[in-house]
Amino acid sequence: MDHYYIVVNESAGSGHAKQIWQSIKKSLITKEVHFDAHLTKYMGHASLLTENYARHFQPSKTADNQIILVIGGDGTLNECINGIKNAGKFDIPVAYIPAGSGNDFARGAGIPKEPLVALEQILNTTSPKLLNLGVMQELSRNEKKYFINNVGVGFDAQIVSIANQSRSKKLLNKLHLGSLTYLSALLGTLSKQAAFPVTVQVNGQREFYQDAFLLTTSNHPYFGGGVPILPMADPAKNNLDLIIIEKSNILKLLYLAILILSGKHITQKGVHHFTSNKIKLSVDSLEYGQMDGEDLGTRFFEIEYSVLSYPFWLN
Ligand SMILES: Nc1ncnc2c1ncn2[C@@H]1O[C@H](COP(=O)(O)OP(=O)(O)OP(=O)(O)O)[C@@H](O)[C@H]1O
Repeated sequence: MDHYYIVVNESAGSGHAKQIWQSIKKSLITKEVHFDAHLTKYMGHASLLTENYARHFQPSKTADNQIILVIGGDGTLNECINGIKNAGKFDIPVAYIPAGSGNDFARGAGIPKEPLVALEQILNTTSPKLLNLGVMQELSRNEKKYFINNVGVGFDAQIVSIANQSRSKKLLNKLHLGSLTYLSALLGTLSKQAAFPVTVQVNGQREFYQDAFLLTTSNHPYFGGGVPILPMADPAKNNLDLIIIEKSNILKLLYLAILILSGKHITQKGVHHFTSNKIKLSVDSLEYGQMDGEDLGTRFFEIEYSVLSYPFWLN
């Protein structure tokens, strides 16, 4: 029988993940599924749990599958993947039940948003499916990190940073109104984010943009909880997609935001799009960064992106 090593972040989705876990647990017990479950206690714990599990992992001698099942938001899934890759031994198949606020990876990978439907699909899966991870190598830090969604420098990253530091975030999360934190951070950042210069090396071209505003490299179409910023991106395709939006007046930026909903923003003046399995970015002003919705702080960025396939337990 298959065995599931489960990592749950009950605080994901403004605490909604706790109820999701209760209903999943009940269903697993009823179906007599073999599992052991671990609740995360702090930021970074999901990564430690999976790293420790992966270090001591022994492939089953029988035909049984051993699967890591992650229940939480995009941040929890990111931590788990990085934990497994840090252990550097086996790419253990990862199943995922979305229980966060944004759940962009589930949307991009076609995982059902209804937790019990997602669970049913996991239990009916018989072999892993390869999807891509984004790989971010920070050349100045000699550091490699893996992302499931996107890495942003500039506008989106500043929103993440301001929302995370917001004093009202805890209260709004308690009231299950966490997305209001992001809305108010977004409105504040529209005027605060200054233009910055970036050099891009991709597909043998070298491009320079003096007035970048948003710089997002993505593994699938969605960011910010379902906004199809890069509609052509596909985690089953051996490429990442990069969008650069240049700074403009607020009216033009709001117009672009409306166009994003129909995917027509890509061809607009001041919007640049690249697809490749290797992208290099160089930003030498101090800018905010975010990876899968987690704040990277402010720094200069010298990044090389690539892709790597990973076995996900889904069909
Ligand atoms: N027990 C815990 N208490 C508080 N925070 C935790 C705990 N366990 C993990 N965390 C942190 O919770 C944060 C939010 O998790 P996650 O990103 O999975 O959910 P989310 O933000 O609601 O969803 P999404 O990223 O899909 O919008 C992460 O930074 C994670 O490290």
